[in-house]
Amino acid sequence: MSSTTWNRHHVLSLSDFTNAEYNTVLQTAASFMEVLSRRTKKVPTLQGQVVANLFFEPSTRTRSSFELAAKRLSADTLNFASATSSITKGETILDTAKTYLAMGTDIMVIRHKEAGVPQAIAAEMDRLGVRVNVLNAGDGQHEHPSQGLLDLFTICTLLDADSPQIELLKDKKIAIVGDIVHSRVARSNIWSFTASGAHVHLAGPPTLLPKLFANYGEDQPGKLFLHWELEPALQDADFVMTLRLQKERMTAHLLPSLREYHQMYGITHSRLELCKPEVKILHPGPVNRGVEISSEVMDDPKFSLIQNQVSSGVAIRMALLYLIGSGKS
Ligand SMILES: N[C@@H](CC(=O)O)C(=O)O
Ligand SMILES: NC(=O)OP(=O)(O)O
Repeated sequence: MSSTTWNRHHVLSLSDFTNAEYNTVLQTAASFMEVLSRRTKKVPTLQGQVVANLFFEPSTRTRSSFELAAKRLSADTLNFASATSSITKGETILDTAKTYLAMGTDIMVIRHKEAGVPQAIAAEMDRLGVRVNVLNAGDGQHEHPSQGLLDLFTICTLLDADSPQIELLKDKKIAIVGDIVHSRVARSNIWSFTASGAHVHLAGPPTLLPKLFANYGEDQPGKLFLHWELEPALQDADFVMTLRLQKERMTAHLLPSLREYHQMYGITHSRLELCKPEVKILHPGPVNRGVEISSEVMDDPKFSLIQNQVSSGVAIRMALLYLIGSGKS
């Protein structure tokens, strides 16, 4: 496993990732994909270490895949869900993290509905001088770095399964469609896709795609384009990332109706005719079928990479746990 270009203690954002770091993660994940294809899918790398999944917001795939990834690396896992925890009795987030620290946790995987919580916990661990690593599993509408990395990995392995590298995306056209403003996935995707030199086209209604997004990725090799109509984003696209409407983060009435939204921005077979014939569709999940994407496209193996994304998630999370955790044992 290559870890020569890895000095990162926490993974909180993709905004300052270098291409060498992206490639280290991609190549490490590719090695773990190979491990996951074996009959015995376990390696002893993190034996004796404790990985705590601290999820203060609901999750299906991120929490389960971090847990499986940790188990495949032979770590011990602790799972926390705030609804059934002592948070309900008034314990603070930092006191919760310190409780897990006192149990000997080595790596904390944190999701919270407020942006900045994983960063705050990482800062507290650093202040205490302990060697705990923090992985951001989604903080508010800020970032979802492991999702951004698994999306990158899914695309790069499609282009070159043996040697996935970020440079493979150079000059590809990638559309990101839907509720951009509330999406932490979109923000992490924008960082990695523009770093690759891809042309990234954002599309959504003006209420969900404010002009300020034009400033994203200004210094990156790839260029970013904004569209309030879907068609120019889909035209000749190589990849389309469609996003769920993040209703839990909408504080105002931002859309006419779900039906109208689907008519204007929903990904359907007829709309895909605008894209390159070999276009592939991604979605981080969970999907609201018939809203951001039709059921037919979602289930169409010719176009949909959604299940590949979930499988890639285990390998990417193994890579992240390995890269930040393997220096300790
Ligand atoms: N699961 C992703 C996307 C979504 O919920 O729509 C996230 O937690 O950000
Ligand atoms: N993609 C993603 O983060 O899914 P979950 O919210 O189910 O973890």
